[in-house]
Amino acid sequence: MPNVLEGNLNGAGHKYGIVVSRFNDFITGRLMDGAVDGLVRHGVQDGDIDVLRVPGAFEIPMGARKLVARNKYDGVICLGAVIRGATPHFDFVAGEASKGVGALAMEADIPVLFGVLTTNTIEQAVERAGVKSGNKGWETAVAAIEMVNLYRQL
Ligand SMILES: Nc1c(NC[C@H](O)[C@H](O)[C@H](O)CO)[nH]c(=O)[nH]c1=O
Ligand SMILES: CC(=O)[C@@H](O)COP(=O)(O)O
Repeated sequence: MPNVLEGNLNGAGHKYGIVVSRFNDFITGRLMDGAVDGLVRHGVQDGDIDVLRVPGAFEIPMGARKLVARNKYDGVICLGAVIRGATPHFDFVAGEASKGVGALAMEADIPVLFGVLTTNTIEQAVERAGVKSGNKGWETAVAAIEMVNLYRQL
């Protein structure tokens, strides 16, 4: 039998930092509500969750890096919504957000999770913020709990 290492979904005693961008707040606010709900439903205390607001998705990696540097959290959750417009701007903002969070995640000793929507339309974003296709904030929060518990075994 192989030794399988897998994190469970019990968040009791965990501390989380959430960085959430304000741009497209009507979406990111729902992602944040979903993330907090996902954490609390899995045993995380409200008071063990700190939220850092940044202007846009481009600033998410900067905020997340500062949260990691506080050495206070078991995991950091990044939430944002980049919605395609008429120009190539989308590619740069979404690209830097994912590259920045990815690079940080590889360096940090704690899990850093990516809950940034990158959608072609507002409708796609709405659907992923609690309407039709679940809530990506909630999903990212639950994935964070699993990863924290996995890291504890490694
Ligand atoms: N267009 C979107 C942005 N743009 C703003 C940038 O993220 C950034 O705040 C600005 O360029 C200053 O550095 N941000 C989003 O989160 N979502 C977008 O759709
Ligand atoms: C994702 C974006 O940056 C977007 O909101 C910008 O829209 P546009 O390309 O129409 O300026």
